[in-house]
Amino acid sequence: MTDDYRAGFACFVGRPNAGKSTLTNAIIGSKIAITSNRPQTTRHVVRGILHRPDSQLILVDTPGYHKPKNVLGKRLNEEVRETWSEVDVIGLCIPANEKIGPGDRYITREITAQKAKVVAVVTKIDLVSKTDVAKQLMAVNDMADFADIVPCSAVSGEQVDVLVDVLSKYLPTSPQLYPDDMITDEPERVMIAELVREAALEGVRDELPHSIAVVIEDVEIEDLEDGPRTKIYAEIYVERSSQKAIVIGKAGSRLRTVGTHARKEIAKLLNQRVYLDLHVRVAKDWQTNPKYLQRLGF
Ligand SMILES: Nc1nc2c(ncn2[C@@H]2O[C@H](COP(=O)(O)OP(=O)(O)OP(=O)(O)O)[C@@H](O)[C@H]2O)c(=O)[nH]1
Repeated sequence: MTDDYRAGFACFVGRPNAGKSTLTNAIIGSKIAITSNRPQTTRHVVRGILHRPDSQLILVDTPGYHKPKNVLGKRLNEEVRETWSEVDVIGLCIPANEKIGPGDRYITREITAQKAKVVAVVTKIDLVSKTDVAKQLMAVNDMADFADIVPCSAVSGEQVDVLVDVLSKYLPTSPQLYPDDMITDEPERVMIAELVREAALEGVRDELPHSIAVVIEDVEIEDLEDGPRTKIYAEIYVERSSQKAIVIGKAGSRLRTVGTHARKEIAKLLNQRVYLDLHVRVAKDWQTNPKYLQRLGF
């Protein structure tokens, strides 16, 4: 380790759908944050760690910051603010293909008041012409006095390495904070729950926008003759019985598909054979009931 080794925390912020999760995945190179083309799917703070010879960049993936509508919304915003106050660098994501709006300005004011360095990231540059990228860079430059401005595309990979260099530059000199082989310190249960939730939402996002939560009840490792197998018991919570019917599908057909998809993803994550036991339960109005929120891990 060199004397000028740097290590520290960074997070991406920005309006829903700005590309924060996709960028995190592009940097870490493993599916740790859940993405979707629907806003506000990133519920949990997920860390990914990028190890380089001269630095360690620890990415904290925050949920979208938005106007709170209920208890859950308020909790999420508190969580986001807490994250902002703890990181060394904040990457403000602004899509190249959308006009800067009041939401972006609001977030910019909030984060430039933090002690962290703020790097503006113009995302999704693969979607627009070079001229439009240049225009967006200028518009972003007029918004605030950012430490840096980096255009990139998480999908084509263009400039992602430059972004990593820039973010790492603003980390404090520090000893290594995590062991070399660690990619994430997010508890596996949370990641497993996210994979089940993602599978359960697949294809029915319009009907079940934010009404699904998943709790992992139990995880056991079985020692079978032909090797170990992870046995997972998960419960999918919905708010109404009509939603339960959607998740389960005709004669349980949809739930079986959800189980198969989730099991494959979990097996990839754990690098092990997986048995997944899924149950769907109705927890009326869990989003506004503090008792449920606590039980569901919010
Ligand atoms: N073409 C293109 N699409 C992208 C890029 N980055 C993200 N997207 C797409 O934009 C959508 C939103 O991306 P996410 O990474 O989920 O956005 P997010 O900011 O994490 O969204 P929330 O979780 O809602 O806050 C997805 O459909 C992505 O595939 C990019 O660089 N290029």
